[in-house]
Amino acid sequence: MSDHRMTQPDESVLTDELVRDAAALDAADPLAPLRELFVLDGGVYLDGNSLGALPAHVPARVADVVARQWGELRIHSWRESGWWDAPERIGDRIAPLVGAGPGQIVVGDSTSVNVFKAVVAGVRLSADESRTDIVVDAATFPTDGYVAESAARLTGRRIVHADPRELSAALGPATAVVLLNHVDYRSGRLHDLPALTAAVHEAGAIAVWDLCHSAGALPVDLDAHGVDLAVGCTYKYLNGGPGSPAYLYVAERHQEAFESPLPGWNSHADPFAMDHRYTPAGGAARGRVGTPDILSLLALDAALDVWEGVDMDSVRAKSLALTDFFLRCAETYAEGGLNGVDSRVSSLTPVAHEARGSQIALRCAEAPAVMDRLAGRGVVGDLRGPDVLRFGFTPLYTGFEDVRRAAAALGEVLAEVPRA
Ligand SMILES: Cc1ncc(COP(=O)(O)O)c(C=O)c1O
Ligand SMILES: Nc1c(O)cccc1C(=O)C[C@H](N)C(=O)O
Repeated sequence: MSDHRMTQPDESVLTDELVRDAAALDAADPLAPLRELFVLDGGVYLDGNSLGALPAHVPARVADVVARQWGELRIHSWRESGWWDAPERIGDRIAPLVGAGPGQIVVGDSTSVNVFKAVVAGVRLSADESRTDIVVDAATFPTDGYVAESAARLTGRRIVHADPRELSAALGPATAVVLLNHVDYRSGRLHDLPALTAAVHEAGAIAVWDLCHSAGALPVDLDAHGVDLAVGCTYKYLNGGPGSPAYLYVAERHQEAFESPLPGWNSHADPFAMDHRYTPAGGAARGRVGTPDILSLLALDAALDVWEGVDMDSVRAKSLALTDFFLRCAETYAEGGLNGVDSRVSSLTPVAHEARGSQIALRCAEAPAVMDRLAGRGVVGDLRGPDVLRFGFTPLYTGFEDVRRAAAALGEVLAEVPRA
């Protein structure tokens, strides 16, 4: 892009244009009023793909859970405050955000633990000793890879790493389970969930998707695309709070045969019978393990209120507009533009909308110093070492002027930090 800058208009003209366009985009943004629902400061928060911002009403709701439900009702709250059924009830609140019908999602444990449940149960569902392979996204977020390796050792399978873009080469009659990330945590690349799920099924295998970086940022449509099993966290675009519990989706058609490797008493058909023989619960509850983390779970429950009446297609449209605008601003503000021979930064995130999640990852040789200085200017993104600047765009609370200011700050910082 930057190779053509000599023929472009003067820098200040371009900058004025960006200021005007940001204002016009903000004025036309149907999701703009939702920003008021969040606690934000005067900086620019572009790290909602790591920890979502706090919805302003959550502290009072959590205070009620602590002071009244726990403090006054104590043990009665398991029934009277709906604590016992909260994992399935809150799963049903997440369901429409990921295109799942009710009764298929249970909330609890971490994503890592749910990856374990899903991969082992996926091998058991594939029910065929000749299916020896667990295929794992070669660029996966590390925890999925670590857990899948352990699941492979425990089930007597082997791990095969594959680039999701070349998945078909790794698939065949030996494939038991395929574990993929919907959006790559580092590059922000969005993988083609419908086509890849179909390819996995064509090979007779089970598709497990990690939705950490897509749920709440773009439509997922789990049921429509016939996904078998899925997991995701709730502290990124779902704004559930630090360490808020993750979720597990088991498609209804698999629930009867779903065999959890962690069959704790909460997943028993009759937990209070205290039966020494295990009889699994039906439905989503079969994915439970032990006592749910009620305080975090109910903070998440409250946080999900911000989604009332929000349609995921508008979220996706805004997410793409935000990332497009960021790329345009970075092209103007960053020394040498973007992706050119003299550029200080180049985008790892695909330009094509169909291959882009809700973040932009910029490769920059001086990334650690640049991210530090951005933080000093109130622009929060994160560093994925050694050389990636990662910026997440949460459509519910990020505006276009925020995006412009962040890119302008990036330009200033690049001018201060010497080339490596
Ligand atoms: C794609 C992905 N999977 C899993 C995790 C980790 O999940 P947890 O720490 O909740 O187990 C993360 C982020 O932390 C992630 O980005
Ligand atoms: N889960 C996190 C945590 O407990 C501390 C710091 C960061 C995280 C993250 O979520 C990292 C994130 N999954 C990533 O994509 O890099």
